[in-house]
Amino acid sequence: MRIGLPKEIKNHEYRVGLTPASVREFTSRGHEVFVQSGAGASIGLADEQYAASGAVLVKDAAEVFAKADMVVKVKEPQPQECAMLREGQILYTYLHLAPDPEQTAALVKSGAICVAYETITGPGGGLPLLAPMSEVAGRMSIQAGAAHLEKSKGGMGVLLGGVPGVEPAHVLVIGAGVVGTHAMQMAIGLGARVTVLDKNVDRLRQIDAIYGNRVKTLYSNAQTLEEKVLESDLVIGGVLVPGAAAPKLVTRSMVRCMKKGAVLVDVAIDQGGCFETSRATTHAEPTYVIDDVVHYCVANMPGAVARTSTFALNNATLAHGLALADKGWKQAMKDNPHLKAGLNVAAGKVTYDAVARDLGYAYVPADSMLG
Ligand SMILES: NC(=O)C1=CN([C@@H]2O[C@H](COP(=O)(O)OP(=O)(O)OC[C@H]3O[C@@H](n4cnc5c(N)ncnc54)[C@H](O)[C@@H]3O)[C@@H](O)[C@H]2O)C=CC1
Ligand SMILES: CC(=O)C(=O)O
Ligand SMILES: [Mg+2]
Repeated sequence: MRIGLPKEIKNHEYRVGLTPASVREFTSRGHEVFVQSGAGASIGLADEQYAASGAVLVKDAAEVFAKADMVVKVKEPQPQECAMLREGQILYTYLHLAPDPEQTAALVKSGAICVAYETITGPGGGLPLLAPMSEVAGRMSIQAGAAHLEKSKGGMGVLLGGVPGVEPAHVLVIGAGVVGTHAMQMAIGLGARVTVLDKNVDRLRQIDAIYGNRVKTLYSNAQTLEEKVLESDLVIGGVLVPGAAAPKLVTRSMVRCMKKGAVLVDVAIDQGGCFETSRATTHAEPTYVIDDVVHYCVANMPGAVARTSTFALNNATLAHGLALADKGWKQAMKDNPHLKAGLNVAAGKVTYDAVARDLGYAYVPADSMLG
């Protein structure tokens, strides 16, 4: 198969879909890989390394898209990339379609086969191609939150861990999944007072068993959520209903009653966000303020630590990428229901039920597309 690797074009996005080592896995199995010149240069992955792995360097994204049977990316395709997709071409990347009607319409129109990293499931449960980026974003959320609590960044001027004789900050983590656990670990490490909310009591049990009284676990309902949001200095949003738009758990009226200079980090923004007041921001302009509360809603947080993130992402995406290339998408998905769960749009149909429901498309099960 002919594999294409374009350079990412989202704001401050320096990750790359394939490392030279991943390219070597494809070329050693007889696949051709076309890499846009400079695709990984800014994170130390030079064109020469790609060439040494057997890739053919091409000058621009248009050539990559034109040559490839499968395009491998990191972030959802931007409008100019959607316009280059063609019928039957495989797109293997994050998509986050439920909160993004424009991108969904463009992918449907393209006729391409669009496989979303974030809905591929794993034999042990969970979302193994989302997990590494959730680990990164969860950890980063506390760094970002701590920085924005500083006065010069609009925050209330509180040090997360306090100092001897002075109270630490209150950190609330909503969602005790991968993002939540990694956020919690960092907040505990910095000495904050940490509360974590989830609807999954088993998950809270596991956290309690590991972290004991270093973290307070609470079942998430509207009342508890409101009480905790109002007493917190930093709130991390890390909930997920796989494939679907995030539930708006923190309302505008709660935000209005929060402490002045408190900080919200809505990691779930890529699925539309779990705060009613959230809108996606970029690394160039990561925050805005509503009712004296700083909102940090960057939809590609791992892009800021692109080298770490690229290697972590490739570790998780490579095996399914190779299966798609070796077998073609239909056979690879017939052989592996976890990969099939990644099919969101195929040949003009929406094949993921939560996306179809949230955006008002007819749902066409992936099985019916596999022949
Ligand atoms: N902004 C960014 O750069 C990034 C964003 N993300 C996003 O972060 C979000 C979380 O991802 P993961 O932690 O991997 O998901 P996960 O599936 O591991 O965890 C989500 C947790 O949310 C809980 N949850 C669902 N509904 C809830 C509710 N109403 N109240 C309380 N808890 C609820 C679930 O029980 C689960 O424990 C996703 O939207 C993901 O796409 C992930 C990586 C980077
Ligand atoms: C998961 C995601 O949205 C990201 O890594 O950018
Ligand atoms: Mg988007």
